[in-house]
Amino acid sequence: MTTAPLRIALTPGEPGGIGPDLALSLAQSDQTHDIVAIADPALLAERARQLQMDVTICEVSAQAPAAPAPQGQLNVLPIALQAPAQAGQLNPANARYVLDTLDAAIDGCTAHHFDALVTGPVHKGVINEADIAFSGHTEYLAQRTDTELVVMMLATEGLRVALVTTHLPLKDVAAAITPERLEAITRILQQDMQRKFGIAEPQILVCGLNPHAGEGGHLGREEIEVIEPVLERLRREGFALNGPLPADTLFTPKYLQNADAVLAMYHDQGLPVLKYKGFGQAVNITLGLPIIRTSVDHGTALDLAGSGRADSGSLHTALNYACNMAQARGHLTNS
Ligand SMILES: NC(=O)C1=CN([C@@H]2O[C@H](COP(=O)(O)OP(=O)(O)OC[C@H]3O[C@@H](n4cnc5c(N)ncnc54)[C@H](O)[C@@H]3O)[C@@H](O)[C@H]2O)C=CC1
Ligand SMILES: NCC(=O)COP(=O)(O)O
Repeated sequence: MTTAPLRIALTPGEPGGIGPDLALSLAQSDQTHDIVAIADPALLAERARQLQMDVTICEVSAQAPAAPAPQGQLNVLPIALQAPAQAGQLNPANARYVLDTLDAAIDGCTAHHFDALVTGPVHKGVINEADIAFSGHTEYLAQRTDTELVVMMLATEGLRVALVTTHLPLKDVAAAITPERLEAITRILQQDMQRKFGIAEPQILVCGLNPHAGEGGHLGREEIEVIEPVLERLRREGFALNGPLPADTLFTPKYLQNADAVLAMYHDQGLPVLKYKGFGQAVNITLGLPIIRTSVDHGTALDLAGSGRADSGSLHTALNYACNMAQARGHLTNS
């Protein structure tokens, strides 16, 4: 069965990082779908020259029909840099440019000019240095789409990890895990596992917050006072939730073999395990958004920008997930 080509917005992100290199690498083969890089064409042309890649930059408009690029061509929706960009170097003057590319992509998705958004890595620090409060795409997308709450989930072969809290200092994590937040996050995870991944009764493992899941209250009381009551309430509605489990032993085959997703309490509880298993082949998905958004699993890798040594595995995973999710959504809409 052949399906109509999709149109996917790709934001290469930080212009000094590896995002432009990865976008250009797509021109190494014919595309099945129309992947439109939202970026400065001159930046891409200069990076292609640096990488000794022969790529034709084809400027397109937001509203153009889907036209997959042949080998050697990259379709680009032009957004101008604010200042010259060099591989490996950050410049706060381009923070606005990075957000402009994201805004164009989000607007294009909400106007249905694009079927999904795939983001390359941005540098959170340099955007803040430009006096723009920014903690990550996840939070920015929620704000820009008027979505109260979204969930960050990373996935690789055999493991999905969703997070109750995302980009905040460790000292603020415990207070952020309120019953309301935990319940709402768990509901979004359950719903998107059903709707986006077709899993009718998702089996979800839930981490405790404290070592040994609080050791019966002797190493912290959040499990007793917050996590267990929420899980119990949701179990009564039919949610298949196992936890709160000690995070150090939850990530073992005995538990993972029958699980569809793990719900971790904070960023560095869940993501190091995910990245140990699948760094370079994993995808970051924002659940709960009105648009489809996936992303690479890595950062800006300034040390590799312009070197030709950046691995595009995660970009391909992110594109595959975005296309599959967009096709599944189209299928649901048409049925
Ligand atoms: N999706 C996003 O926008 C993300 C952005 N970041 C941002 O990236 C910046 C740098 O973060 P780091 O912690 O240094 O992580 P990083 O992922 O940029 O780099 C960590 C290590 O992995 C290597 N690496 C990363 N991507 C690679 C690739 N595609 N191929 C080969 N090697 C690769 C780098 O060379 C470095 O040694 C930070 O500002 C962070 O906020 C981090 C993660 C995700
Ligand atoms: N560690 C994942 C990460 O930082 C990506 O965050 P986001 O920019 O996708 O919100």
